[in-house]
Amino acid sequence: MNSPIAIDRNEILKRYKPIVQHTHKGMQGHALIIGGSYGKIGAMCLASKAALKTGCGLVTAFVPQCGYDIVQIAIPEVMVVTDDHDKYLSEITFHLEPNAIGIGPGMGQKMATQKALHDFLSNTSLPLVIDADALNILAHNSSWVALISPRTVLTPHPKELERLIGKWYSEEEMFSKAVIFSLVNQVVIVMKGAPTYIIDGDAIYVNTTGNAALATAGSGDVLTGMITSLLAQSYKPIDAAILGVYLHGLTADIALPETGHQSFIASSIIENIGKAYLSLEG
Ligand SMILES: NC(=O)C1=CN([C@@H]2O[C@H](COP(=O)(O)OP(=O)(O)OC[C@H]3O[C@@H](n4cnc5c(N)ncnc54)[C@H](O)[C@@H]3O)[C@@H](O)[C@H]2O)[C@@H](O)CC1
Ligand SMILES: Nc1ncnc2c1ncn2[C@@H]1O[C@H](COP(=O)(O)OP(=O)(O)O)[C@@H](O)[C@H]1O
Ligand SMILES: [Mg+2]
Repeated sequence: MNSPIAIDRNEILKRYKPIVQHTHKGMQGHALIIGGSYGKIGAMCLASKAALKTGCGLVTAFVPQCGYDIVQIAIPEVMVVTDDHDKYLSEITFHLEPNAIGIGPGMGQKMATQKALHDFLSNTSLPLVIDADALNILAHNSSWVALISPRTVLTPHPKELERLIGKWYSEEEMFSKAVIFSLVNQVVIVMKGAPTYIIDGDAIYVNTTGNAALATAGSGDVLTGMITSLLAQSYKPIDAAILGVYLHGLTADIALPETGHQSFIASSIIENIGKAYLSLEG
C-alpha cells in the first residue's frame, strides 16, 4: 500500500480556487441535492444549506412532497422540486440543468426509492456524490455499481463502507479492498472516520483537520452538501473531495474553543464554513 498523502494547508492551497470578483450566481454552479423521506427531511436541509454556504450559486433540493414546506421554510435561498410521492422518493425526474448532484441523505430504502435510484443512475453522467441510503441501496444491489459514472465520489462511514466492500479483519485489508473497489469502479471513496481517508485508485490521502465534535447527527449530510457544491463549482472530483473534507474538519477545529465538543452540532459546521474559507485566505 502507498503511504497516505497528508491533506494539510499546503496540499489545499495547491487546489483551492479563490472566488473571481466578476462572478455571478449563474457562474458559481448549480447543485442539486436529492434525498429525504418522512422524518428525515432534516438531512436534506443540512446538505442543501451546506451546499449554499460552500459557495455554489444555486441549490435545488429534490424531496418527497412532505419535505416541500420544511425545506422552503428552513432555507428560503434553496429551491425545491418534489417527487410525486408524499413520504419517500419514487421517481427522480426534474427539468433543471444542475452542474453536480448529491444523492442519498435521509432517502430511506423503500423498494420504490431503490427503483428510482436505479433509473437515476442509468440516466445521469453529471458529477455526482453518493451518500447514506443511496450507498446502502447500492450495497443491496451490487450489480448497480456498474451504472455509476467514472469519477463519482462515494462518502461512506465505516458501516456503509463495510456494506459496500464487505468485512475486513485488519486495517491493511480494509485499504486493500477499498483501493480495489476504487480501481475497478473508477470511483473516489471518501472513507469517513477519525481520521477520514480519501481513496482515488491507488492514491490514498489522509485528512489532518477535524475532531470528535463531528461525531454528531447530520455531520455527514453536511459533508455531502459541501462536496457537491465544490463539484458544481467545477472542482475535479478528487479536489472537491479533498477540499470538502478539509474544510468540514476545519470548522470543528475553529469552533471547538467556543462550543466545546458536546454542544457542537451539524448546523455548527455550516455556521463555520465561512471562517474555514477565510483561514485559507490569510
Ligand atoms: N436529521 C436527519 O434527518 C438525519 C438523517 N440521517 C439519515 O439517516 C439515515 C441513516 O443513516 P445512519 O448513518 O444513521 O445509519 P446507518 O445504519 O447507515 O449507520 C449507523 C450504524 O453505523 C455505525 N457507525 C456510524 N459511524 C461509525 C463509525 N465512525 N465507526 C463505526 N461505526 C459507525 C453505527 O454504530 C450504527 O451501527 C441516512 O439517510 C442519513 O442521511 C442521519 O444523517 C442523522 C440526521
Ligand atoms: N471522532 C471523530 N473525529 C473526526 N471526525 C469525525 C469523528 N466522528 C465523526 N466524524 C466525521 O463526521 C462525519 C459523520 O458522517 P456520518 O456518519 O455520515 O453522519 P450522518 O449520517 O449522521 O450525517 C464524517 O465526516 C466523519 O469523518
Ligand atoms: Mg451519513
